Amino acid sequence: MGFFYDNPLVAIVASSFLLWLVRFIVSFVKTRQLFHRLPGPPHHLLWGHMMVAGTIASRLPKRVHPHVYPCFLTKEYDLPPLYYLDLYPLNHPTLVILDPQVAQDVLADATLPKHRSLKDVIAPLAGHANMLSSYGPMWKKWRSAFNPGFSVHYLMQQVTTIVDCSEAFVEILDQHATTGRVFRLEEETTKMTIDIIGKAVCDHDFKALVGDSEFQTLMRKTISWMPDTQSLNPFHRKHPFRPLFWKYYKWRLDQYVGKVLDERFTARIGNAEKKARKKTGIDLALEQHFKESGQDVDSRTTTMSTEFRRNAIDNLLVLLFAGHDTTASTVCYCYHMLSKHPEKLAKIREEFNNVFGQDVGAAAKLKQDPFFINKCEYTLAVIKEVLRLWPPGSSGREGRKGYFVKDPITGNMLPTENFLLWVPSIAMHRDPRIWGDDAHEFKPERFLSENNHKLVPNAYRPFEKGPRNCIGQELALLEMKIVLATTVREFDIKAAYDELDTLDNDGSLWARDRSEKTGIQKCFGDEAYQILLAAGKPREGMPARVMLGNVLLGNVALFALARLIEGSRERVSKRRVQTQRHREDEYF
Ligand code: HEM
Repeated sequence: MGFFYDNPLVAIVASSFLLWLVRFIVSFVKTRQLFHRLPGPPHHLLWGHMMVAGTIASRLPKRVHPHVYPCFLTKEYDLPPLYYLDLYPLNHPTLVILDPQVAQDVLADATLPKHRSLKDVIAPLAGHANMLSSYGPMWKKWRSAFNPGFSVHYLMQQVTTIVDCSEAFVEILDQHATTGRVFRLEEETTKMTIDIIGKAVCDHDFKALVGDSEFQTLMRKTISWMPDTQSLNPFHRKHPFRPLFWKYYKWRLDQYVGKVLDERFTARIGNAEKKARKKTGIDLALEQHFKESGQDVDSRTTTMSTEFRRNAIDNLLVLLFAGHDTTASTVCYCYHMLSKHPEKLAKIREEFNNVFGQDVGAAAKLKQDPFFINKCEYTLAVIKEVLRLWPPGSSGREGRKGYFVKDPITGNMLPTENFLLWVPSIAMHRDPRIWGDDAHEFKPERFLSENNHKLVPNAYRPFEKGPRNCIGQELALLEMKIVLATTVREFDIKAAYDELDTLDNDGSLWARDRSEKTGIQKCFGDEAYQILLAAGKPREGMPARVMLGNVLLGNVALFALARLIEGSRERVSKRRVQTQRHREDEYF
């Protein structure tokens, strides 16, 4: 005892360890009881154990996104569409749901909270009041406040902004085409999606496309400190410095977004009429505030309560986060799948030629008439098919006492209390029982209107369905259609995993992660498999090469020439104005 009195640090460490051990034993026993109480028949219970998962894991890349596991488990052990999975203590006791109707029933129930694993991941970035992980009245309030900002009508007004960002993205691709060097495609698509979501939600330019963006750096840092739930190394899983870094980056993100919010708030006062027409997320948040507090928007004495400000920042952060990460990865997979399937690439290019004409860039046409984008039916089918094969996320709900799901095969009512109710959309999307023997093949034609009747209801859920579906899905689809329309004919973009070594020292988030570079490097026969880093991201940020597309090589050269001439004209006229001003200054 005296030893502990003399060494308080050792005493603290020892007692923390003891506490942790007791907690672990208690929860271990509880989990065992949970599984033992489950009803039969036994084939519905995959007594997961590490052995089963280990067998599958040994055939997959180390860092592959865990949402692919149910695909392989189901196939390997011929599992039914609903089964329990026991991977404790690596993961929460889980009920895997691969039946479309059961998934629909569970996820349409807004009274089931999001699972605590999601809250644990999102809270360090966006607090507890954010609409992604909260539920009940808090979720309802913020969801209803932001809904109008994502209506199709409002989004069509954003087309010019999105086109501007995709034009800046074209310049980045142009530079990569000129240097001919390998680069990480996901890093570049992220710049574009950050700027688009920044303008759509905050009416603010985060300037990721034009240089080093403080906001982008902070987001990437926060994401790099998200918990490593896959590692078997307890130090990785419970990194002692993680809470510190989280707090620090969250504080800086709060400062950044708080400033944007405050500026908007000040600008609104006395400017109500003009601003009232806007429906960006930030304006909607402020409208919510004025509604709640019953204050006069025009009054100089109007104030923002600390609690409202805190919650508004968290909700803006969650929109900014969810609105860039998923879309950036999906854009990469669009290019990847098209480059792997030249016949589909030819088809999408043909559609752009038909819709926008062969001689004019899509950007100019879209600025004239945004509704041209709605004519790109094949493009939408390509994006949908990419999201079927590579959905960046999945959904989980917290089961509860008295809430049962009906097994579609046996009719048994299965308990859910203390279980994660998991709908891994990728496993449902690649299930041959639903999609047929070609489930793993890239066939955008599935989503053309003439084939609509062949789709199994509720089996396609990249954005989830029901009241908690993705608020930003229309924005994401619009954004991706525009980006493809403005780049697919202009460039050939190809993954370059065989040249990955050249990026070893690029200082990116990926270069530092050595753990994923050895062993098996393919999943579903593809090197660009998804890893879990907030959303499902293409491994290593998808190293890629870009070349000017053959189809429009001539046109791009002409555009470049035109831009050059335009640029020099602008410079000449600027110089003239400056000289004129200079003369005027001298005169006065
Ligand atoms: C390819 C792009 C996207 C995909 C695949 C996607 C997917 C999803 C999915 C699956 C959910 C449900 C999550 C759950 O049930 O736990 C969700 C929710 C959400 N998404 Fe997206 N998303 C995308 C783009 C966006 C964009 C652009 C925004 C930005 C505004 C956004 C904001 C949100 C928010 C705020 C929620 C929570 C909604 C709620 O619970 O009421 N997402 N998204």
